[in-house]
Amino acid sequence: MSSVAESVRPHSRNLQQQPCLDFDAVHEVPESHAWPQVEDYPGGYGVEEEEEEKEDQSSPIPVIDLAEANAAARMREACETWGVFQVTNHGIPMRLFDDVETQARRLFALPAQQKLKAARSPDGLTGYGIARIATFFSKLLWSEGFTIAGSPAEHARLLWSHPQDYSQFCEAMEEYDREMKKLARRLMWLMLASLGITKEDVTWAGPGGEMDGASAMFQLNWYPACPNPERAMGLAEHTDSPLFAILHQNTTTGLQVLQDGGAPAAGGTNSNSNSNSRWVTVPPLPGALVVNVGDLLHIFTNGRFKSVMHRAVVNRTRPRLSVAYFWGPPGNVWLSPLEKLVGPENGPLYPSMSWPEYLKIKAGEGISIGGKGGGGLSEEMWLAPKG
Ligand SMILES: O=C(O)CCC(=O)C(=O)O
Ligand SMILES: [Fe+2]
Repeated sequence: MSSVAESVRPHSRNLQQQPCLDFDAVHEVPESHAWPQVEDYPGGYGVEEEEEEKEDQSSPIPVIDLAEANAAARMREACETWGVFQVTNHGIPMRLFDDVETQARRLFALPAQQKLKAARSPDGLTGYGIARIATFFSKLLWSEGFTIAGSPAEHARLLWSHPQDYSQFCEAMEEYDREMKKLARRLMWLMLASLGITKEDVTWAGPGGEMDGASAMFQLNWYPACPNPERAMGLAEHTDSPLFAILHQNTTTGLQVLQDGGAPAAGGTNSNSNSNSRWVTVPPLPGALVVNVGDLLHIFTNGRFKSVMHRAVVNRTRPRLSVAYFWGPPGNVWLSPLEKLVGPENGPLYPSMSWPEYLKIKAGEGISIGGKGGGGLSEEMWLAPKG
């Protein structure tokens, strides 16, 4: 795969040392944030809203109505070919997306110095900061974020001193967390059932499949409008690590997934000149949620479901918000393909490993899977069969 990201990789740096750009104050993309020309930038998107709507209708990414009788079968097909789909009829009220957006906008509109009071600590998981994957690239990203696991109260109190100000933020985020947990459980069992996996087959899910110890966290991603969006990158290409991510995006386009040679033809041209892959836009559909297959689901399904490479590009006139809810097994679970999906004809594609071992591999710290070490968040290491 050839991509913009490859030319600014690999590079490792201390996240905490990164300068925090005051995006609203800059009128051109500074050298520190200037990426090579972004290939497959969505044509016309967001520049004129009408064009955006036109493009929506022709998107090849499956949209699955959860009330459909064959929803699970359609999910399987989507996960096998694309590693991504959109869901509708999921039961999360539009009002909650609006509340979360209102609160996220309040947060990101605060002065930089105020936001930095709630900065993620060097070894911490939650709080305000730049994307974790930024450490792998020499160019900076056109985005900022806020990570929440459980209640965001500890950090929210640092952002707003008045209880009324932080409690409305916390209430919206806590409600989102509760709703997403329910939806994540439902989606997980639908996806696994589509492969013939039952609750009994997943030992770590508990007797009734409750997944009480599941790892869950979510990330508010804010992408300010950018004077030269084709030379900036909101969130560089990566795969998500957990089982899957449920993504809400506001009305501004930005999410793109990599279609490799194996996925079905979807029309349009391939501007990615060195390979057959191209970036396909996942259009924002009002009320729909995007589900991205992550690395662990790829491993558990023994490669049947594809961990989707994706990125977020930015827009010239409109800021963009996305909320990514990450869902994974408990942290002490041993990662290996589910027994039912391994047989004499299809041996395990991946060795058994612990979460920390997996993360070490993903960070490219010297262990090579399929002969491709280093470079970190690359798809190659997950595609090469093992053993
Ligand atoms: O903003 C988006 O659409 C993508 C967000 C994402 O991929 C992430 O937070 O991991
Ligand atoms: Fe992601």
